[in-house]
Amino acid sequence: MTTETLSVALAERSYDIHIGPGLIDRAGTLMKPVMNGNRAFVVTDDSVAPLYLDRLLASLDKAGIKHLNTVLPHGESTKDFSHLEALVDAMLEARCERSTMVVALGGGVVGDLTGFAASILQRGLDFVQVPTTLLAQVDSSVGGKTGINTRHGKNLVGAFHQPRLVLADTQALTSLPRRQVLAGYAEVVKYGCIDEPEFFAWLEENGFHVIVGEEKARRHAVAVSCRAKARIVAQDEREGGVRALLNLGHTFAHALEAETGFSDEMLHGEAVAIGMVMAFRLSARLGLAPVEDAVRLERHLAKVGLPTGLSRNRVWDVERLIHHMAGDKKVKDGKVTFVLARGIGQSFLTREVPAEAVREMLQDFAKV
Ligand SMILES: NC(=O)c1ccc[n+]([C@@H]2O[C@H](COP(=O)([O-])OP(=O)(O)OC[C@H]3O[C@@H](n4cnc5c(N)ncnc54)[C@H](O)[C@@H]3O)[C@@H](O)[C@H]2O)c1
Ligand SMILES: O=C(O)C(=O)C[C@@H](O)[C@H](O)[C@H](O)COP(=O)(O)O
Ligand SMILES: [Zn+2]
Repeated sequence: MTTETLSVALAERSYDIHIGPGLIDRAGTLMKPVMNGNRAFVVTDDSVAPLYLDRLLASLDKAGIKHLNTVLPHGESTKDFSHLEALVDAMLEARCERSTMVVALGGGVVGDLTGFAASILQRGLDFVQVPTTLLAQVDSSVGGKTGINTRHGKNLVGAFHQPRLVLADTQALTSLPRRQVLAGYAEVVKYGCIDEPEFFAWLEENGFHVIVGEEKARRHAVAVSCRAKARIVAQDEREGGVRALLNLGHTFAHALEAETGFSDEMLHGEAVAIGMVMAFRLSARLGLAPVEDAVRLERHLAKVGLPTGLSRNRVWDVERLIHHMAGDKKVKDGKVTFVLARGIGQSFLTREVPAEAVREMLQDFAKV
């Protein structure tokens, strides 16, 4: 089976993304050329470890790379200060050196936390992403955003720290529960909505194959997504401008995640699906996008089984959601920067959004 290789063009921080089946077994050989020493420290979680850790370690052995590892509890609540401290401690205990290659084996939680730990340990260790969720393969493993959540909000402490290599083993996705596949699929749809309307149309036709696990469709979706993200990151690594488009739906999503306590009540990808519907509904309400495009997005997300509205199992406090949004990283001079759209594939940034329109849109969603 074929492997596709893309590149993230960032001058001296450039790196390759390999996409295809069986890459975990080749990790050691692929990592060797980007390593300064002969040691690796592998970080994973307790759901991924029984599935893929031994295979990864065997590939390091085969390449003659010495290694130690640590296993974290799975789930979004691991992406916090206490687990960061425990991880940094484990890395120091293991006598990680500046030349030790840190390896993040897992989903976005392991990737974000491990990347951040690597960025601060001894002022910066190199790291490799081995993403094992669809979300991590199409989004979080690429682009160098690392960090943790705090009680003040999502991803509010972190660093830009690019990996040296990304190995997206599409075979690893076969063990992923459907709910997690769908959460990752929301970020795939995001690229279509940002500036690739033909990809959105492809997903309307083929999204089902991506979700049920057809290897060729999955590989295509991962490759198109990584290419889209790499193109934007190469233009604007530290989010001075255009990179904020990758935040489509996220200002709302992060507020929803904060409100649900960064728990599995609402996964990041599920929040992004709802957040994108909110962004399109708001765009339509402001007369910027045709209502038909908001409906089209909602219809596709609902058809594959993603949430498009707020659960009736809790009471949503709109003022609290607005309060969370006010802490967004895209706030400038006290004004939230929104990612809105003129239609599918035509997203843009604006800070000229009347507060009342946002409030009314959220009230519509919160209605019982
Ligand atoms: N840095 C970025 O650019 C970026 C982009 C998007 C999302 N994120 C972050 O990523 C996180 C979400 O990542 P996620 O959706 O991967 O969640 P996750 O890391 O929590 O993984 C989801 C679950 O799947 C399990 N799992 C992972 N791989 C598996 C496999 N192959 N088979 C079976 N189970 C497996 C994990 O143990 C976990 O329980 C959020 O914190 C989000 O903020 C970051
Ligand atoms: O890489 C980016 O840039 C993104 O915005 C990707 C998002 O999917 C991801 O969830 C990111 O962590 C959100 O960015 P943040 O800066 O708002 O934390
Ligand atoms: Zn995201």
